[in-house]
Amino acid sequence: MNVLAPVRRDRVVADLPQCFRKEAALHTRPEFHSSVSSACQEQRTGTVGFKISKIIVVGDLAVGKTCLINRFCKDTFDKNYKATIGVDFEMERFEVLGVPFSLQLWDTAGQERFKCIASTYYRGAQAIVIVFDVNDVASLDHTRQWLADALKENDPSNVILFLVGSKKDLSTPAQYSRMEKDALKVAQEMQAEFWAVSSLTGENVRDFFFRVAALTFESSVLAELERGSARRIGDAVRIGSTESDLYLSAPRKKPKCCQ
Ligand SMILES: Nc1nc2c(ncn2[C@@H]2O[C@H](COP(=O)(O)OP(=O)(O)OP(=O)(O)O)[C@@H](O)[C@H]2O)c(=O)[nH]1
Ligand SMILES: [Mg+2]
Repeated sequence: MNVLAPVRRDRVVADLPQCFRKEAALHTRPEFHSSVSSACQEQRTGTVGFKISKIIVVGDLAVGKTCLINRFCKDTFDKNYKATIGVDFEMERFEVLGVPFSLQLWDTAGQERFKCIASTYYRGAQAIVIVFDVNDVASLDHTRQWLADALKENDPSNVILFLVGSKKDLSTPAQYSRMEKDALKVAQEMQAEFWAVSSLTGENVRDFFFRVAALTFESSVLAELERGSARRIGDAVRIGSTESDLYLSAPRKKPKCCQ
């Protein structure tokens, strides 16, 4: 991969992509945090533009993790199941508010026998994407365990979480809306942002990854600003106390499911 090549035009994030459901969103602000926008304008984003952010994708076997990544990164869909053995990864380059930003998407195996290999790659994630199949309620139940395992290797106050329901094309609107109620509850309990997608049709796939890129970028810049402000006495970057951001407020409590 040539890191110096310009970012593809369809990977440019100029405005904050919106959440899927406001009931389970990391935040519902219509725009990037103002201190992030001004830091980008003034090119005060520290090392963010040079770093690669790690995103891990976990969940039961055959829920569609690989297909989700392939739909976004390669715009392909394979109807034949080929289990991921251990892990795989894809790199995606974005430009967010004019700053280069790369996501390394780690696609992990859901099969039990590969889990111990996959879990050695969990460490150092900026975001955890937990995938379940919207047509398989057991896979939704298992998301709590997937999260608990991923959080053992990561600092819960420093990662952002997404709960993604896959294979939306296979459910009827009635089945989907019944499942969505349960999924929203799980997402709220985990303090995760909920999305429902179809890798077969592509529904919501691009919007989802743009949201992941934007929120991961935003939290990285805020973390840089906080670190910078700690060094510059009297020049602290204030993060508004009235904001409802989950990842800007007090450190995330351990989700109930992991206690
Ligand atoms: N109809 C439909 N089928 C899907 C969708 N996403 C994945 N599938 C199918 O589900 C099966 C499993 O998909 P994968 O992406 O390989 O599942 P995985 O989660 O990566 O599985 P592991 O690697 O074993 O953990 C394949 O047969 C896919 O074609 C979708 O959005 N719609
Ligand atoms: Mg796979």
